Amino acid sequence: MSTSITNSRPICTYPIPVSIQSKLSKAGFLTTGSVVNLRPSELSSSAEISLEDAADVLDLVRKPNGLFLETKTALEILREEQGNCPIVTMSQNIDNLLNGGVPLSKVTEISGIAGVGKTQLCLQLCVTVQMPEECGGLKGHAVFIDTEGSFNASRLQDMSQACIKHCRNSMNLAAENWNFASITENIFVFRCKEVTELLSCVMILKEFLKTHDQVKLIVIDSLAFHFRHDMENAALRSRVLHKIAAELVRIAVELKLAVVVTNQMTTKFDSKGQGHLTPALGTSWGHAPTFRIILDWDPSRNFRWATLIKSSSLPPGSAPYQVRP
Ligand SMILES: Nc1ncnc2c1ncn2[C@@H]1O[C@H](COP(=O)(O)OP(=O)(O)OP(=O)(O)O)[C@@H](O)[C@H]1O
Repeated sequence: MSTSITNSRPICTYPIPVSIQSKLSKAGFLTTGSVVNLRPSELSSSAEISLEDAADVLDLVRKPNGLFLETKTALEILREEQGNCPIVTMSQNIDNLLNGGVPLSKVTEISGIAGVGKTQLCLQLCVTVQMPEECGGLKGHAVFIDTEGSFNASRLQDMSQACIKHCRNSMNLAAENWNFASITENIFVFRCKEVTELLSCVMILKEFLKTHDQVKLIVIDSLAFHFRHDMENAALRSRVLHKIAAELVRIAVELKLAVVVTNQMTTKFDSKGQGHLTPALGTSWGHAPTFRIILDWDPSRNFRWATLIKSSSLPPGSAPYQVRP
């Protein structure tokens, strides 16, 4: 494609948020050529947009392959989806609910009240994603982004030992093929103590994954934690959350890996003033995950169940599960 055609491409044909598009247009930036040679600081002050937004716009218009949105045929997508084995959870019921397990190329949200078992499920997935292929695993690695200090290495050890035992017993897997040392070496833990650390961690993930291409699972436990505690400015909160959501979806789709985020519950009041527990982070965030699961727990009966509340391909449903020693 010639430079003159590229430079004359209207800015409005790029996937840039409408609010920024309108400021660019008001400031006279109508084509690629009008912005492509500017510095972020120049674009930011001329168009009265933030430095961060200016940098995003310039990244987009300078991308050699980002000029037009990528297309694939439905057949290609179907073949890709059929070739992707999901990550088993070690709960037959939850796997059935999800048609085999947690899918690759998608963002899956797990919500629930404190103590219901969200972290347990995430740790379990960090182990099962590593199971050898002959045991139904992906032989992949995992990234665990810990915002609450919930990552628990000794619990991981228990789960790993149980999973290794299961593979050896059921598949006659040789001991040297898979062991606890290799499991722990292949889980990369990031500890994010505040929302800015979480944002920068998510934004550098793609770079990290270039040198860790066996990663098949990214966990954020929990996504909600810092947003509920650190951020009172609602507009800023929603912008940062939107940026994280967009990056997570991009990573899941482009790198064909599973992204799992946990979310907390909040009380929402209906028109009659009755309170209902619902996943936190608002309706806008709710569009980002392809699958949304709520974990519930009745401690008096020690009964736990998982409910699939959103999926573009599976019917809603509920299934009991257990957290075992
Ligand atoms: N070794 C274990 N054996 C059996 N059950 C366990 C074991 N360790 C933790 N649990 C159970 O797991 C539950 C805690 O799960 P988890 O830490 O995943 O909760 P959570 O949903 O992530 O909570 P939070 O939102 O507070 O982080 C508790 O009910 C606890 O009894």
